[in-house]
Amino acid sequence: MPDRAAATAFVPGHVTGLFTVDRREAPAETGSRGAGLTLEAGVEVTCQPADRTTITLDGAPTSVESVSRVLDALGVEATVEVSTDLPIGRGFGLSGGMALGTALAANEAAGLAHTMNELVSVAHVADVEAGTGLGDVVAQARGGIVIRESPGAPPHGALDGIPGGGRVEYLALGELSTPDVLTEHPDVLTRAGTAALERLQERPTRSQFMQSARQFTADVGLATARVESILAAVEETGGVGSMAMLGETVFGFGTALSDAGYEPQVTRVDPAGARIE
Ligand SMILES: Nc1ncnc2c1ncn2[C@@H]1O[C@H](COP(=O)(O)OP(=O)(O)OP(=O)(O)O)[C@@H](O)[C@H]1O
Ligand SMILES: CC(C)(CO)[C@@H](O)C(=O)[O-]
Repeated sequence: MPDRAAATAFVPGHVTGLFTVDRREAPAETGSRGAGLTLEAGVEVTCQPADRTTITLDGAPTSVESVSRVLDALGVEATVEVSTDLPIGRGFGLSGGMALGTALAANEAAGLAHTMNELVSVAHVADVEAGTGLGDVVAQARGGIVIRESPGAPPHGALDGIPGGGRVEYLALGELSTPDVLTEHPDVLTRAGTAALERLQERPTRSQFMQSARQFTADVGLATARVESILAAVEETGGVGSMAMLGETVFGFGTALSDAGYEPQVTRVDPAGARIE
């Protein structure tokens, strides 16, 4: 039998700075309002139709519920190879990124004819149903600094963006379980997220994004002592850092973290969003 075609997609990482939890009956309408940065660091997903689905992450066999759900929804069995320069489970939206990358690459490799909106919707629903994300997929599809004005996949959600991009620094310290936080604290998150988003919409700039994200971090009380001490050190140098939702991760624009004496990882805002390579 001839080799079946393979296709590769790139999806930017997504750091959420502030968000709400907006549950609806339909998963496509469920999601979050909020804002975040998509990153040039991200995930590359290669799909090749196969008799049986297998998933590897940086070469190691694994299982990713959002990815399996995407393949089931598309009716495709495939070999899925994921590679990433970002750490998983630390607030970079990789479950959504892997789901969206699988949707794009499987559509291409299997010769399906779905539109971008349809594939974003399939990946969003998969991430929501897996419990691992609410707003990452729609932001990752768009690229840039993304404001989620209303929740859900296309055609339900509405997005806007803050113009510009630039250097982003981060320190990824540890994991936080997205499903646990979302089920334990939905009301606190939504109250703080709504207030932070309102302030950002009054003045949609990069600097206000960081201020709103920092206020959100303070209001929701998820920062560990390690995160708090880095944020305080950054503030002492006149900078602003915040916590990546949902991971024990600190991020900032420009040289915010290195100015405070840390040795962060460095990336940039991704201008383009998810794409077939
Ligand atoms: N080696 C691994 N380490 C952690 N999770 C893994 C691994 N391999 C597969 N997974 C799966 O990947 C998914 C990671 O989702 P999770 O929401 O925790 O992380 P994330 O998307 O990177 O971060 P966040 O949603 O906080 O931005 C889970 O479904 C988990 O089961
Ligand atoms: C819930 C969430 C913070 C998990 O990464 C993200 O999906 C978001 O911003 O909705």
